[in-house]
Amino acid sequence: MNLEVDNIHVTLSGTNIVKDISLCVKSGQFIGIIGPNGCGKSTLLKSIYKVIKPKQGSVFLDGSDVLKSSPRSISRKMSVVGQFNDLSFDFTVHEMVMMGRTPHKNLMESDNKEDYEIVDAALKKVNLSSYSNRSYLTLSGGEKQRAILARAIAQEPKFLVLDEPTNHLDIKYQLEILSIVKSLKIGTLAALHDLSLAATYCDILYVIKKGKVMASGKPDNVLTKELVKQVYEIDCEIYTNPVTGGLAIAYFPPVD
Ligand SMILES: Nc1ncnc2c1ncn2[C@@H]1O[C@H](COP(=O)(O)OP(=O)(O)OP(=O)(O)O)[C@@H](O)[C@H]1O
Repeated sequence: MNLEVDNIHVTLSGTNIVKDISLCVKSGQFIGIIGPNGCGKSTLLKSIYKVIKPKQGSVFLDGSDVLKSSPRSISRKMSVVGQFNDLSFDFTVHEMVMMGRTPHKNLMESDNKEDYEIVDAALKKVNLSSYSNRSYLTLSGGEKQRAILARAIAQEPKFLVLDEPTNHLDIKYQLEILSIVKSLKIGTLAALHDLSLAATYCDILYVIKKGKVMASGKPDNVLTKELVKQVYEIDCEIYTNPVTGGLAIAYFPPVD
């Protein structure tokens, strides 16, 4: 399922936050959005999953006009893992993950055997099977993040949007979450902060500064020390990790 985002402009409280951004995610691709705090990553993603109405532009998911479609019809195809995932009520982890089935059900339709199997499989995938009956609100930040991913997986999406999905996670779970997402083999658009992880997992990166795309392409081509300096205002050295063979970045703290 392909996502086509064209010429998106978002204005909030009179300020232009997203300025003419276009991007494309082909089926099975993992596309990363990187850029400094406040550059507009979340705003762009929210305009794609219909929480914010863009001033201009279009979003098409597999030919369907996302901005003109009902939230329900989009949620049958697209799952979202946002940055802030707190619930106001005390659901169990199982109940919370079962909410991922809602877009596929009619009003008043009860959960069936297949729903239970899908939820159990999703909990297993994120290593939370033994947390099924725990209160969601008592989970740690990292456990909550994995439960939210399980809910997104239970939704059986054809496309996934992730807004900093590795927030709160220790390194094991950062790697695990991104590996799980990659293993789904569906189109994924993710805002990420860690440039090394972005280089490892993403097929294509879009680099944003002040609401504009500064560069895009394969991580090896895009991530240069000049670009990091230009976008993040920090000196670094980029090299090939001798152990993994992947791209590695050494940052130099600013000196007075
Ligand atoms: N409702 C709003 N009204 C005015 N400005 C807003 C509003 N919502 C967000 N902004 C501003 O838009 C800018 C972009 O915010 P956004 O959350 O998209 O950035 P981000 O790149 O996701 O940042 P971070 O990496 O810190 O999560 C920020 O300066 C933010 O303060």
